Amino acid sequence: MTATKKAGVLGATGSVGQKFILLLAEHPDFELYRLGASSRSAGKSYAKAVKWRQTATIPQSATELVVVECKASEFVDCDVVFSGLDSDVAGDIEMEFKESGLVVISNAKNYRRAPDVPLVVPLINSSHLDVVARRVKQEEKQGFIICNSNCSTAGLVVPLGALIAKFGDISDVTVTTLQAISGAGFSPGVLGFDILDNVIPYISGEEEKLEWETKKILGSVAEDDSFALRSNMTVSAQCNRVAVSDGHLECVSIKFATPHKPSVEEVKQALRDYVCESQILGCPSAPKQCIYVLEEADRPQPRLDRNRDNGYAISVGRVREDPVFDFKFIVLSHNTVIGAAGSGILIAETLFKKGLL
Ligand SMILES: NC(=O)C1=CN([C@@H]2O[C@H](COP(=O)(O)OP(=O)(O)OC[C@H]3O[C@@H](n4cnc5c(N)ncnc54)[C@H](OP(=O)(O)O)[C@@H]3O)[C@@H](O)[C@H]2O)C=CC1
Ligand SMILES: N[C@@H](CC(=O)OP(=O)(O)O)C(=O)O
Repeated sequence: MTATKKAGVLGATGSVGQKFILLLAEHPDFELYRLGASSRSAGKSYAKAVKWRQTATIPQSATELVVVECKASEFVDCDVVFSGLDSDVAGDIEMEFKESGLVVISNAKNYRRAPDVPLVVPLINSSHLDVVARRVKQEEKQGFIICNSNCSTAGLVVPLGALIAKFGDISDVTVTTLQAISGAGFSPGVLGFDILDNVIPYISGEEEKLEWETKKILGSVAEDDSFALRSNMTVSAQCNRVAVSDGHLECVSIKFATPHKPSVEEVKQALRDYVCESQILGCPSAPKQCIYVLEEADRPQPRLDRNRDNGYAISVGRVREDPVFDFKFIVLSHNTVIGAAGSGILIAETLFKKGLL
């Protein structure tokens, strides 16, 4: 069956861009139609422009596409544009695309805090996309920007949101991350000499993103379509870079607001039972299971668990009581799939299923 929607990818040669290319190849609803990157890459076939770093080979549907510069005029035929642009350039380019009437789903941080921009992790707060429905009904063919989150935030908010839905407010969260090097991108990315036999206890801006984005994603949508932060939750983050290729591991502790604490088994069952909207809608890329709760004492591990449900699922392990908070557990998510490109695609699939693309 031929795909019905034309997709553009900005930053197509980058770490996230390459994942978009892989995940969109053979997609039932979206056709890889236009690939954008810098002037360094423009004019070349994709196969010649990209330094391909994926284990799978470059999809046939991408190899001969000629890379263009990221100008809205090159993408006017696209029904949706996925952005994996470097944040240094994403701001102006994505705004030009929006003002040209294009729909941009962005991995870049530039507009995540904008009051009129939905910040969405599709496994947990796809309801925030409803503002798009209202806008599309008001003004046909208007452009808009939707952001997905920082890749570590994506792994954190899914179990938090599932537990809030079941047991009520979580007042306090601490998270310590061990983040894969692909999170830093390829240009220039993390230097081998810096990370080999090492851990770098600093990722610029990362802790502030986790601490703030979590509250917008788990917050609410007001009558006027503005987004209210979850005010009764405090998040404290410490972020580290480790010598892992893909997959962000996070050590999480939580404290419930309610004095009536669930048991460890009830927490595990709530995570297992959690079902998200994209599963209900039947989105092609939706994970079979949103959250896998692992019982082995030493799991999840990035190399063994990051590709669960093609990298769209979240793995949680070591759920146990916390003597300082209430509970602690380990979360693993694939930073360039559900943490980036996959989230963008699942957002687009959700909009498509709702007739909004
Ligand atoms: N890596 C990850 O796990 C995640 C990354 N993100 C975010 O996604 C975005 C992309 O990250 P990542 O893929 O890692 O970055 P990379 O550095 O790997 O890729 C950057 C991309 O941007 C393009 N680019 C750079 N300058 C320009 C320009 N002037 N005009 C047009 N295109 C340009 C590059 O093209 P060229 O090759 O021609 O230079 C390349 O395709 C970033 O904003 C990042 O913060 C978000 C979540 C997770
Ligand atoms: N900063 C993350 C990748 C990411 O999500 O970036 P940003 O929040 O700027 O989109 C990392 O280095 O692993």
